[in-house]
Amino acid sequence: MSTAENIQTLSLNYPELLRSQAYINGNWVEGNESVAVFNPANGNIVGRIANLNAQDTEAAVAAAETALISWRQTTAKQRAQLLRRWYELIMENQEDLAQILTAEQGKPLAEARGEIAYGASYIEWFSEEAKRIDGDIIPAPNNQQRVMVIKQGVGVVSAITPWNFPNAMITRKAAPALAAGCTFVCKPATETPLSALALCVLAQDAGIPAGVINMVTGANSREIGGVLSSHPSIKKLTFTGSTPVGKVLMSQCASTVKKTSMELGGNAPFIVFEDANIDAAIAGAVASKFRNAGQTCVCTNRILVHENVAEEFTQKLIAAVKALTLGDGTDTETSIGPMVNAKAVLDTHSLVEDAINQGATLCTGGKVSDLGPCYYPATVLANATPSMRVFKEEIFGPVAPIYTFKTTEEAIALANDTEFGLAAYFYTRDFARTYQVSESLEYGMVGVNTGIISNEAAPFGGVKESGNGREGSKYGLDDYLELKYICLGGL
Ligand SMILES: NC(=O)C1=CN([C@@H]2O[C@H](COP(=O)(O)OP(=O)(O)OC[C@H]3O[C@@H](n4cnc5c(N)ncnc54)[C@H](O)[C@@H]3O)[C@@H](O)[C@H]2O)C=CC1
Ligand SMILES: O=C(O)[C@H](O)CS(=O)(=O)O
Repeated sequence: MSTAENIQTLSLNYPELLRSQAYINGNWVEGNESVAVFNPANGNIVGRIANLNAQDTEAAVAAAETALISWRQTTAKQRAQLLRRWYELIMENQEDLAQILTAEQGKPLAEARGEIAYGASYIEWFSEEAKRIDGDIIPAPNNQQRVMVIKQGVGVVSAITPWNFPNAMITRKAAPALAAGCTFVCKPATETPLSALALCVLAQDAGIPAGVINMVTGANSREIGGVLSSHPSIKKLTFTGSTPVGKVLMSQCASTVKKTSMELGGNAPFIVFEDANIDAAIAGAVASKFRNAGQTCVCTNRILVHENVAEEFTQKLIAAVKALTLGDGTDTETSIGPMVNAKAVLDTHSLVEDAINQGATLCTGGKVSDLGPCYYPATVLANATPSMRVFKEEIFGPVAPIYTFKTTEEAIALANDTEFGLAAYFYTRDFARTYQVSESLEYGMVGVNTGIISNEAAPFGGVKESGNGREGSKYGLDDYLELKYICLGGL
């Protein structure tokens, strides 16, 4: 007897945003088979997407290579206007895009709306930066020559993006690529392709020419990624995801010496010094730790509190966490939605069990929820120690382990005791300590007296095994440009 599949219905103002086909060369393309997209809140099927293969990916690369010829001839102003129009259409359709995003990823609608605006802000930003890709004329060491430097787009760019920000992680790459005169072939996460395809609908509506943006969907990540990291026509790969996958992709890019940008895993310390504003630190810790159910690479992963304020901080954090509501992202009361899938819940719970088995105190949460297999409650662990897995590994879930320290030097040493180096946070009101700690932390980004640091004007990226390259800001274009030195002689 066939089992009726539970279909998630969405009431959209623009129903055509919900696509099942991949987007290649301005066409909507079916695959030999399709892959279901599930709603983590209830297991319903939100849609089915084309399950493409290496051959389809090569067709997308060929389309991007053909489109590059005319795209790189467009003026900076033309590219800026097209990006601006794309930005406007995304904001006009913010509610629909948020509904689609929450349905496939699970985050609360308010966070999804925020992601749409955040993702769009990168397109807005690079529509402006597109017109400011300047070169140099450098005084030559002799009178017979002139030294000129121009910047040109690298060419065809490939991208592989994660499920935790299904909209913003694509726009944060596509916007600078297009602004620089590059064309773009992207494989979105298998779990969350619908947001990516909706962005393509609006790119097409904005008038971005066929072949400039291509979206290759499906579950064949290794096969598709193999083409996107080794095809000779692709000059750069930009990746956001886990460090292990990033390392595989970097090694695959070596065969054709591709440029790479890697936004990888994190293990963010959140240091609360004795002189910190504790209530501000609590607000910052909750915002940084529990955004997207703890599934962001810049989420606080280790909370380090000076021993003299540890009890006050712990009790206030427990109270704040107990006020968070776990539930379906479409419920206006929900502050923490489901995790992306049941495996993520089991992985998170195993980290909690390891900590407790090694002596951590479970203060709240820490039990698999009866709401469904993808739900895990906000959890606080006290008396955590560096021997526990939660200290060494990226939790990527709603778990806040608390450690104590005695001195500033000890806090810095604990914070830097990781192979990761993406984001770090600390709270203090001491001016000298602000400089000392900011400059001593081995991270690409440091938040001082704030737990939320991401915006389009800032260079987002990490050091050590959190990756390389920067996204956003005036620096974000550099990764998509090549410098060309032109020597004018015979003068
Ligand atoms: N640094 C940053 O900005 C971010 C880092 N991350 C990290 O990513 C992890 C969680 O996200 P996930 O999507 O589970 O990461 P993941 O690394 O498993 O997957 C990311 C993307 O890579 C694809 N992929 C997986 N294996 C591949 C392969 N062998 N070849 C080609 N593509 C492959 C996936 O389909 C997905 O599209 C966490 O470690 C998190 O810290 C996630 C988001 C942002
Ligand atoms: O993928 C992520 O985790 C994002 O980069 C985090 S943020 O940019 O939304 O802060």
